[in-house]
Amino acid sequence: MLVGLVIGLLIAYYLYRELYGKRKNLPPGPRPWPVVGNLLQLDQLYPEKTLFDWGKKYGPVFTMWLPLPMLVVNDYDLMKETFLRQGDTFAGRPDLFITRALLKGNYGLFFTNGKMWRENRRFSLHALRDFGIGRNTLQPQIMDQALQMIDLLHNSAGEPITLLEPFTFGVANVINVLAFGYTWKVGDPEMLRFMNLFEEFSVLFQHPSIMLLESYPWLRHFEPPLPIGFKRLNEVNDAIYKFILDDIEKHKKTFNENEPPRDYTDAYLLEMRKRQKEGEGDLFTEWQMITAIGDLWGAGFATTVATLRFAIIYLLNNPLVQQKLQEEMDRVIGNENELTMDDQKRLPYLCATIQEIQRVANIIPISVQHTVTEDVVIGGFLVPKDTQVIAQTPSLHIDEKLFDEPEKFMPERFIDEDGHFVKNDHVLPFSLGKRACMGESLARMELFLFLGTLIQRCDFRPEDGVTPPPIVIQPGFMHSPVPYKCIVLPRK
Ligand code: HEM
Repeated sequence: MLVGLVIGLLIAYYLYRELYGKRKNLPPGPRPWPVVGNLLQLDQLYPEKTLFDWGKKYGPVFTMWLPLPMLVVNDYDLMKETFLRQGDTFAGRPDLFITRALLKGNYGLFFTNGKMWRENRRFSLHALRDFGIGRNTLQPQIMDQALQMIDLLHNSAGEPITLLEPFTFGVANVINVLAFGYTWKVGDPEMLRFMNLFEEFSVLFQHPSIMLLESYPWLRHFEPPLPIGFKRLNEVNDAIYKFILDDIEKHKKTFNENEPPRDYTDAYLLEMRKRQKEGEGDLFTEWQMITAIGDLWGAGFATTVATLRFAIIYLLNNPLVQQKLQEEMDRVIGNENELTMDDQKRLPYLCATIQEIQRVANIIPISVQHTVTEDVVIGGFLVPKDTQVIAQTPSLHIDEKLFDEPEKFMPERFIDEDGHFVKNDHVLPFSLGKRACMGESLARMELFLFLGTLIQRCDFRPEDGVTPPPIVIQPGFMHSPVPYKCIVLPRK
């Protein structure tokens, strides 16, 4: 009897704490379920739609539990007031179990914090700029990859193909040339091994059980029998870092600190030596370099490939858009000349199409978590330091108040009466504020040069010539289309 009463009281206390106690000082939001929070209430394919609906119900800032509490800023003006105007306060990253486990602490570029993050981000942006990002000197290397991509596509000789291999090849080589100064040849077994590791990492990392580990890290001790994937995730992660370390070791043998750096690895080695002399060696260590290069790969590879694959599936489903793009390309560039970044002004329809693809594809459906670095008021609520908060930019992309018929793919919405491209402030695929994507300029170069060259030199048709593949999303943290096939014909 007494034991029953005690158990009853414990359960009542647990439910009170889960359902009310933890929430009482935070902005309102959907009621979390015990253990899993709001995880199971999210639309499994389009979680951004659930967040958008919750925003309508609970206001410009609300709390959701995944299963840790996270504040969602769902309104453009509030995003500007917080993430932009108070950039430093909103530039923290959470201290997560999973990153501590995989990165052996908060290292790299993505999940690091404070001085380590600021100095490494600043250094990396400078280094990448020196290698041509945002200055167009990287252009010949991207174009070289674009033309090899076209060869691969033309070699398909009208047979149905998935676009995964050529797109992976081109995008991976651009990152590799920046990080390590060399490119892979088609079919290189080392490249295939690296790409397979990345693919496996992405599948394991996106499994919902990994999210549960965040609140219940002890669950990892029950694998097996629990199918969490944590052990394999660690193995794959170690194999990726080993790969990067091997390249760094090769660099060390040929590195000459009196010569200009050949790539990001050289630049980092140089910076490490400089900082060691200045007594700041702990900010630029070998492990920090490995994890930073891992983050350039992790953040820059799958995102760009997924966007390109979305681009083509949208064109297959909207043949008139493909036709208009080809007409613009033929009129402005012709079919022999190579595209350059300076052509952006002369290709408004291509620019509008890229912006529209990034809006509809919404490839990061739930924005990446930040934390607040001090107590702060958000939308009238006092929020304590270290609370997780996201600027839910994907909600803007599907808001009918900002975009007429947002579910429709219409590049024309970004062309003004005079036929000029209009950059829209509400399309924010790279997020905003101090933590916004570090590779935005590179990604924009790749999307413009790759997609433009694809349009110029290829005609994309449905597999049977008539029925376009349905646009179906693979569930996960990152949207990408499920593999589809199409026919690629050379354009004369
Ligand atoms: C279409 C392609 C891409 C998209 C849509 C994209 C989007 C994003 C987003 C949404 C974030 C999180 C921003 C935040 O936390 O507020 C991010 C961060 C980041 N991205 Fe990208 N990204 C792309 C390509 C790239 C490329 C090509 C690179 C570099 C090679 C890159 C490197 C990074 C890094 C290092 C961060 C972490 C920045 C930090 O925490 O300071 N991204 N990206």
